[in-house]
Amino acid sequence: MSALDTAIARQPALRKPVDPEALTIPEQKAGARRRRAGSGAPASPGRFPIALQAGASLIWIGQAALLAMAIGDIAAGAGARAVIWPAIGVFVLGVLRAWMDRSGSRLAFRTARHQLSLLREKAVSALATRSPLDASRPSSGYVASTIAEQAEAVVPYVARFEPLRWRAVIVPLAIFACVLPLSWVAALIMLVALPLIPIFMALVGWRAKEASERQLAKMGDMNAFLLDRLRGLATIRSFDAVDRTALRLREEADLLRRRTMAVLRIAFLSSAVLELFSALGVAMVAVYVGFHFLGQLEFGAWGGRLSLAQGVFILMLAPAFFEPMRELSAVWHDRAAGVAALEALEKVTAAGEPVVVAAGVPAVKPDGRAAGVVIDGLHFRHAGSGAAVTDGSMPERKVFDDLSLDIRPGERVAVMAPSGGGKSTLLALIAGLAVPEGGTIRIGGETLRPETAARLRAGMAWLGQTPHIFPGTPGRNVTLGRSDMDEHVVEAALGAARLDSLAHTRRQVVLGEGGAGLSGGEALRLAIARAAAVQGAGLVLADEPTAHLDRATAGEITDMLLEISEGRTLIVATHDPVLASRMDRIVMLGDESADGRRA
Ligand SMILES: Nc1ncnc2c1ncn2[C@@H]1O[C@H](COP(=O)(O)OP(=O)(O)OP(=O)(O)O)[C@@H](O)[C@H]1O
Repeated sequence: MSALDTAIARQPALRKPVDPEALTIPEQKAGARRRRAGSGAPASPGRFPIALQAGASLIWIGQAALLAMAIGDIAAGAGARAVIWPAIGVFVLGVLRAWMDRSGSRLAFRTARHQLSLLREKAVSALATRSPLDASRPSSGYVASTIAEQAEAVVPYVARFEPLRWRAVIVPLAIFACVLPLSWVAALIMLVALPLIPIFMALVGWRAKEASERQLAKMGDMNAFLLDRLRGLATIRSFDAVDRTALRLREEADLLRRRTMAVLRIAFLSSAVLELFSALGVAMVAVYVGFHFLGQLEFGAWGGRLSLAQGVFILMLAPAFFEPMRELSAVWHDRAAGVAALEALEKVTAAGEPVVVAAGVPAVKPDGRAAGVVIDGLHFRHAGSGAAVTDGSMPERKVFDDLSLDIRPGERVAVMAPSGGGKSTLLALIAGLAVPEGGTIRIGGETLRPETAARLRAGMAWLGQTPHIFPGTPGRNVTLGRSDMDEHVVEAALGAARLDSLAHTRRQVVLGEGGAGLSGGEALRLAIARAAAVQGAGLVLADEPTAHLDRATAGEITDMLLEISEGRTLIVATHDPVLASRMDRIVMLGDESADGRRA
């Protein structure tokens, strides 16, 4: 794995693809654009945990029968000995019930966590194979909030809501089947009261889902907003816009609070409605049984009279009949939040513009030989730039139309073009960060294809236009998490970038996010150190390394660049004529024939 700067360092799947499903074969680029990698997400803990939890609830029917029989016997004058066996039975069933409930819940929770891990892995893999040039990639704030925070809502949905949904079907049916042979009136009351609950639940649930989606979307927006403003803190200060930003932040926070309160209001309302209907149902059964015993309501027991045991049995089953529905209502918002989270994850996982990559191809250590680059008949257009042609609103915009270029091994080439001429895009294509529409790119004699991309990339070093500095020491900013990188290599790389004194004085000092605490020149030197640390890289790609630097610093950076690319091929995209003049050759894009070859 090479140090293709942060773009690749942040894409673990390029090193170790996780899920072949989520990875893309560039030859199928058009298909990949359409494919949605995140669909079909599982949302069930499986049959066994559901059966365990439903079974635990059904055991109550047996316990109620034993208790009712014991009460009937005592009322009939039987001694205390008559209740010993029912009591033992109730106890044993109780233990079994507790075990089944606990095991079912634990299993469901574990399955839910596992499923969430898979969904997260899939989302990260899909993002890692999306080209950094893909402008439709979701914002980092949105992705971070979806994968880290919002995705957690999947666990209660799968582990709690799904088992309860089944219990709410199985348990009332079983109880109804037990009560009906004893009293059709009690069964009828239950039958009439129960459907009112899902009807109101559905009515309230629709509103809850909408409110929950709005709240989660707001949370994502808020994260993206915060991240954006934190990144641009220096600009905000320099434009004296701190107060305006704080005001906007307050407004955003207030809107999020109102949306959260709306979700809570609906959740409380749904609980109140459901409690009311289930309480009414239980009360009506109790009233009927009571008046039946008093002889006021003699009908309803299939022409006979209910015995005390039968009446008690019905009374004990009535609350259990409504209980799963009540519990379901209590976790109803889990469903709303879970479904919204699954949809958000699916959006993050959706396929976009891919990088050149194939699943399961390991990167091997490069041999370090200078690699020539031969480009033949290259065609490329950024995603979306051609789509507008169909409605005639925009002219077709091809960045490269039949570009050919031959860079010899060990050659140092400056690629020049006016702004927007495709210099950065060319480097990205050579690095395999985007898939060309046509043509071939050969690096060191090997064609860049999904199967060769990982190997070829391992032999490249990349110097980005605006290197991202992670919070951490200078050394850790060079290793970028590669634990196999030798300490001497890091020292040497920092030395080559004249950063050894900074690294020593700040060995324990943590650099700020985005390079806070470093000058622009030092940040670039750190990027040079990263490139220098790629052992065995035969090709160095540098994208405008001297942009925004003063003449003296630009000269220093140029010297270092030439030093670290000694014995390697160097391709520099630049506007800087001084830097370009120090290369072996200048290639003007759009005018490849007029390449100024130097002695
Ligand atoms: N991610 C992207 N999505 C869509 N279009 C893009 C994207 N990146 C660049 N472009 C477009 O592709 C063209 C080439 O851009 P590129 O960044 O390669 O030019 P450049 O020569 O490096 O420009 P500069 O010197 O200003 O950095 C430009 O028209 C640009 O608008």
